[in-house]
Amino acid sequence: MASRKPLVAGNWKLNGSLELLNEMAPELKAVAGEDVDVALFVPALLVASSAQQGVITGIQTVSEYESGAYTGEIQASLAKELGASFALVGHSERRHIFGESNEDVAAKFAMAQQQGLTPVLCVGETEQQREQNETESVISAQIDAVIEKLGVAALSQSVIAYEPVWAIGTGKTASPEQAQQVHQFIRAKIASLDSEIAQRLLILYGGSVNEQNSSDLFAQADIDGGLIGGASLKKDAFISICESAKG
Ligand SMILES: O=C[C@H](O)COP(=O)(O)O
Repeated sequence: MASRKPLVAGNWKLNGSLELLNEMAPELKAVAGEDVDVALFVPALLVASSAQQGVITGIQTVSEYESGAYTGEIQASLAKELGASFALVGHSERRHIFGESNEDVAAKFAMAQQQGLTPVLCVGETEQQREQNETESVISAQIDAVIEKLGVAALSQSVIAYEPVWAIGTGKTASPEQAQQVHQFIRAKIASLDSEIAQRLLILYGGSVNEQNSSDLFAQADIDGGLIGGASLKKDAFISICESAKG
């Protein structure tokens, strides 16, 4: 079985500051190492500063367009040039607030990869979809849009983040068992197409992860780290979450 190095990534969303970045960067580099990778998805305007300070850096979204007359869009190639390694695609806030469809997300995934960024594909169901037993079909459709566009091989250079929408920023974390069940489903789904890709694929959990619940979540067989929102803005909490991902 392939061993997977855990990844803990902070997603600052539309929060944070240069001051906070300067304060956190040295500590994040110190906690990262052989046992865990630590990354920060900072607001786009902080990507260069974050990367220059040696933090593994991601951009929170990219345009599906390579370049041209698209005012306000974020160019994947420029994020890469400024030092980003990862790009979030399909975060539920992009899907639900900004109306991104599965096809839009697949196009952004493709552009990120084309420009040398590793896409982190966010998937997850709403509370209503969970109650209607649609969790697996919703997540399947979100992943299938990428597979249909690019083939399963594209997933070998990507990360998946399972983030139940009902757990994001609500304080209602999925239990370790609930999360593991979905992670296992995702890995098995991909294994049915390519078992090696599935074994190597990092699948992160996100949704109200904090320093109290992270160890139990990360101890699950198919949970390879986390995508952390609110708690990634608090230095001590985030460092402690990163520590808890170390085997
Ligand atoms: O990308 C991160 C997630 O949306 C989780 O956010 P949260 O940890 O504040 O619930």
